[in-house]
Amino acid sequence: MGKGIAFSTNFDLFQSKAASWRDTLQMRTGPAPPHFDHIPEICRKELLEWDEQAHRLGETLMGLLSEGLGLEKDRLKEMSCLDARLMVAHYYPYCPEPERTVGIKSHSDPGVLTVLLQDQIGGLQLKHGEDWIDVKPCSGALVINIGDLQMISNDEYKSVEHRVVANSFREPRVSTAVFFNPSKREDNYGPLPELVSADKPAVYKQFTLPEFMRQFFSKELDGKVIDYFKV
Ligand SMILES: O=C(O)CCC(=O)C(=O)O
Ligand SMILES: [Fe+2]
Repeated sequence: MGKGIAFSTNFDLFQSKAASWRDTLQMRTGPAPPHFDHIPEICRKELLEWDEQAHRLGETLMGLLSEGLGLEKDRLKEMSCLDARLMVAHYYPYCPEPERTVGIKSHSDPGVLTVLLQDQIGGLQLKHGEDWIDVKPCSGALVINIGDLQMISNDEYKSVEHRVVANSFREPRVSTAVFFNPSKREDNYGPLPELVSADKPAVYKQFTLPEFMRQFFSKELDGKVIDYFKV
């Protein structure tokens, strides 16, 4: 990711039980966009346009999330939560033995907020109790995920565990997600002081973003990492 853009597949290949049936183009779009020439020409215009639109939507959503916590509209924005953005474009080819693996394993997104667009093939599921519920494709609709950095809300918002089953259809599945993260890598994050009181003590410790990401990548993609940060 040195140039801000990379093709990848299975970052946890040597830790996981089966390879996920997926390839990914990922691009860091904020705080600084990658060098124009490094973005594949075939989708350059589209990726930059999508980032701009998702950024605008992210700002609206972040304002609503702040207000939902009883905070000023710009509280999360001022913490730089819109600034570090990663866009992924996933390609899930037809899998001839879909019962043997998945497209993407169970996880919750590591950031504050995710704006996701899936195509008509389907396969995205979210965990509700012990059950997996289909997130049925709906033309023109976006899926908005709360990420693990909801820890700053002191559990007022909860990240959602999700996965994508292996694609059993004869045509590829495509999705794209923009993850919003804070950009201040040296700052401490944890439950916001306004959300901590004697009645509601901090559920999580303070941590820096590198500490959080180290934990996220320390194991195979499977379930949530936030328990590690519990007080
Ligand atoms: O492809 C999808 O619908 C979901 C992708 C996803 O969960 C992710 O990139 O974190
Ligand atoms: Fe995800």
